[in-house]
Formats: sequence, C-alpha cells, structure tokens
Amino acid sequence: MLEGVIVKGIGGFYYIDTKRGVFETRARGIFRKEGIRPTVGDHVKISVLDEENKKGSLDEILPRRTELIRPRVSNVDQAVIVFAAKSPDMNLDLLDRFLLLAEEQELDIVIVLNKIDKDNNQDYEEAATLYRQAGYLVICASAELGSGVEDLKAALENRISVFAGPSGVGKSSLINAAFPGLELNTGELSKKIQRGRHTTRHAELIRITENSYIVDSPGFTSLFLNHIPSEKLQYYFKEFEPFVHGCYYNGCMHINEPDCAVKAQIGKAIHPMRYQRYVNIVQELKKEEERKK
Ligand SMILES: Nc1nc2c(ncn2[C@@H]2O[C@H](COP(=O)(O)OP(=O)(O)OP(=O)(O)O)[C@@H](O)[C@H]2O)c(=O)[nH]1
Ligand SMILES: [Zn+2]
Repeated sequence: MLEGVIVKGIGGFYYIDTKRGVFETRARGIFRKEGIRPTVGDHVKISVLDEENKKGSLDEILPRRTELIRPRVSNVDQAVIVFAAKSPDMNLDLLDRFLLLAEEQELDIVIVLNKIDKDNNQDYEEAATLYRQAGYLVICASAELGSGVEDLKAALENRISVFAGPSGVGKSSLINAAFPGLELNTGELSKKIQRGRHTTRHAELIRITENSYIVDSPGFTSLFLNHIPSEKLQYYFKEFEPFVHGCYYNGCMHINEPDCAVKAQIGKAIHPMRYQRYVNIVQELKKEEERKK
C-alpha cells in the first residue's frame, strides 16, 4: 500500500502523487457502487500494479478535511487572496467578499497586496494595516521586483492553497516569481475559467515543494453570497469574533440593538469601514431573504 494525493483526474484515470513518483490509477469499482467520487486533493491509498510504468489501483480514500466546490478540490487548507495595489485599483468591498467566502469554507487566509511597485504613495499600507489589525496575514508584494515573494513561499509551505482574486492582479505572476520552474503563462488562470464555462473543467494540483500544492485554477469565481444566512455573516468577520457573544440580546445582529458588544468596538478593534460593509451586506442578504419568502 502506498499513500499519496490525487493531483489530477481524467477519463476515469486518477493520477496519484506519492513519494515514489506519480502513479496512474483506476479507482476500484466499490467507490462507484457506494457513490463516492474520488476528487483531486483526496489523500488516498493505492496498490502498485507496475512499479516501473507507475500503474496502480486506487483502493482507499482517506477522510476529507474540507471540500471546496468551486473548483472542486478536497483538503484545501488555505486561500491566497490577491489584490493589486494599483491597476486594477484596490477594491476593498470586493476583497471583503472574497474573505467571506473563504471564511465560510473555513479556509486559512493569506492576503497578498501585489504590484506595490506601481503605488508610489504607498497607499496600500493603509489597507495592509486594516487587515492585519483584523487578524489576517497580509503580504505586500511585487511579482515584478520579487518583493514579498519569500514570505509568500513560506506561507504556502506544507499545505494545499488555492489562489483567488480579480483578473489581472498578478496571481500567475506571483506564482511564477515564487516558483520559476512552473512557468505558468500570465493570464493562464483566467483562461482556464473561461474554458470552464463551456466544458466541465477539472482542477489539478500543482506540486510546488515536497509537501505543498497549489490548485491550478482560481477559487471563488462567483462572488454570490446569497447562500449565506444574514445572521451567520457576523461569524465570517474575523475581528468580530471575540465580541459577538458579549451582546445583551441573544441573536443580536449588531445593527440596531442596544448594549451591543460589537458596536462598542467600532473604531477600536473593529474598523468603521469593515463594520459598514458588514451592515451593507447584512441588508443585502436580508433583502434577498425577504424576496425568497
Ligand atoms: N508592475 C507590476 N506588474 C505586474 C505585477 N504582477 C503582475 N503584473 C502584470 O499584471 C498583468 C496581469 O498579471 P497576471 O499574473 O496574468 O494576473 P492574474 O491575476 O493571474 O490574471 P488572471 O489570469 O486574468 O486571473 C501582467 O501584465 C503582469 O505582467 C507586479 O508586481 N508589478
Ligand atoms: Zn451585538
């Protein structure tokens, strides 16, 4: 028995990255009978049928820790959310939506503010401080100059990461700067999504170091939040966490209620801009909930 990770699945074959190389396997019939679909990212056990030609049989899927839907990958540990300091301009409303989706999936989060070489006034520092104070790891980077790249590499170590963020912020460029051997084309990640609109596209894992992988297509390509119940939203604002249970009312939404422990932190542990976006998104979600009634 050999253990490994499914890095690719095509036409009934699953490719398993192991300590002894990548094996091409077929899944045992039992999975189909039991309605289990092997998924990229699954930790598996295989039996080797042909060591030299790297063929095997996929025998067992170890329990999944997480299951990302878009793209469909198991055991993703972390979302690397990339925004540009300039071109395109930073949009913190959009950044918060990416954060919410990643928080909802219980992923660890790294925020990368890329293209700092384009921002002579260092305006990105303000956003970096805001999100650091909220409790996030924020890396200010320039794929162009190579700054921040070592920090990014360190953050990817020993995990499966998915990159997310708007088009053109430099996701592929950062990956290339960190791992020159991979030579992802710039624009590569988005090409894959476009293809995905018409055909079922299967994500693949790219091994970047001994024990680390990245997903080859971007995460959270739809930023719809409508599936999140409005009363759950508070739990996905990281810096609210220590305070949400301190309110006078059970089920406090932290908007109009008196004696609210969250509101008491506005301008202290909670940045007014983040609080305002919380209120906006709650209202958005409530409107949608009303409409569906
Ligand atoms: N000045 C500067 N330009 C950068 C930097 N990083 C990326 N770029 C440029 O920005 C453009 C977009 O970079 P990509 O790496 O393709 O961006 P992406 O996020 O992968 O884009 P999609 O694949 O569309 O999602 C390219 O022309 C890059 O050369 C940077 O740090 N500084
Ligand atoms: Zn409250």
